[in-house]
Amino acid sequence: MSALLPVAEAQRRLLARAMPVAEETCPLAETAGRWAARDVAALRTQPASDLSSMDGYAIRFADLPGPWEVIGESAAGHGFGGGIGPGQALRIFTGAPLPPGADTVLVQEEAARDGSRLALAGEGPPHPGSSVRPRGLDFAQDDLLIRAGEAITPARIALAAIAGHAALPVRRKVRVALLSTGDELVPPGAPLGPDQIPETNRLLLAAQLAGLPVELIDLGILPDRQDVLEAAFRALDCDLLVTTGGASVGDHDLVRPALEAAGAAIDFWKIALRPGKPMMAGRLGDAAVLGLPGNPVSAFVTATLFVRPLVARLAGAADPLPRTRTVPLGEPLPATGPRADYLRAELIDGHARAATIQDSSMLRTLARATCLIVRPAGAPEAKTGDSAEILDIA
Ligand SMILES: Nc1nc2c(c(=O)[nH]1)N[C@H]1C(S)=C(S)[C@@H](COP(=O)(O)OP(=O)(O)OC[C@H]3O[C@@H](n4cnc5c(N)ncnc54)[C@H](O)[C@@H]3O)O[C@H]1N2
Ligand code: MOO
Repeated sequence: MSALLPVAEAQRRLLARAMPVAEETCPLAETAGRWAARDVAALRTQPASDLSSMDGYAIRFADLPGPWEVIGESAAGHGFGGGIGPGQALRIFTGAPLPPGADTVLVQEEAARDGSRLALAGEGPPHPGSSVRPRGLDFAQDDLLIRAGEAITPARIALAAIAGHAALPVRRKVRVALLSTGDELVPPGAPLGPDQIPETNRLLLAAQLAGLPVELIDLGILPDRQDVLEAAFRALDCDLLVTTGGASVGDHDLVRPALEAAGAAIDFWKIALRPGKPMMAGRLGDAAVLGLPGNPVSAFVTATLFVRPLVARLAGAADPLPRTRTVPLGEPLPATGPRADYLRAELIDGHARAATIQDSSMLRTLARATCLIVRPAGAPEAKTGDSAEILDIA
């Protein structure tokens, strides 16, 4: 048997081989959760002119301590249209353009006005430029604002809008086909015959992919029959095929032979990971293929570590791997074996505590867990209070 591939190496190989899907231009309102396909530069300077950041009076700092004559008004969207000279001031509002000649804003709380006469009624602005947003404070035209491969976050959508964009270059949605295999599997809610169980993994995976830019193709539940699986694989039309079940070494584990019969090239199979060891990765025509183990928790963990990052990479993400963080352990943990352990755990008062039984069939334990404790392969025993790496899952 070939050696088990370390998780990081498997992730590296998987992502290195993944080519992002084609580019498209997407209206800003539809870009949330996607990744920039190209660098995005500013089409304009922001602010385009010096603006007031407060409601008050535009003045010349040199004229302090006043008094001034108010000669007009500048509001956001309605500039004054002229400048001010010595001893003159302009009523001004937040976001309004500063008139030529003015360099400072006196906030209205520190001003006393009587008709067109304005006097200082407080300490006044501390320095020239007080309460003024100078032209280009945020960015200048042609500045690089979003790099290719960066996530389009809510803030970046707003940034692109104020930079003059109505749409952004992203990748089209990733077409992900999902398929479960197993003679025992019946759609949820359907009557169960002897030895049958409700099927969980297509729902689980679809929900895990819900936040990603995907178009799901449901290939259903297929029986443990190589000819049926092979026919489904031959008819494939997607960017990524994700199967669950039939990935191991039993007589009814037929995903690999069916994939190979359909012409797939298997890149790797079996990872130093618990749960999730028998995951396989390969290619079938233009599509990437991930064959996940059938145990629901194994499917969940491999989807977290491999499917989601691969979908993100196909969607153009430069940095698609999930981030871990470090917390203290709330109880001791035994040494790990040759596989990295991803333990279903809860954070209690900031301390991670693993569930007592870590069987990869146990969905109730998974559903209670808020994180996975990541224990590297070959890690020694850990004591209460030792630092542990966790991956948040809820
Ligand atoms: N002799 C060996 N046996 C097993 C090994 C091994 O190395 N040598 N590996 C074990 C590990 S680790 C895992 S994980 C499982 C994975 O096996 P398969 O991918 O072949 O999964 P199945 O046998 O098809 O199913 C396992 C288990 O999960 C249930 N299942 C499957 N699909 C679904 C689904 N869509 N919804 C709900 N439940 C599902 C299935 O009924 C089985 O109980 O293999 C070990 N065996
Ligand atoms: O790796 Mo299996 O995925 O232990 O349950």
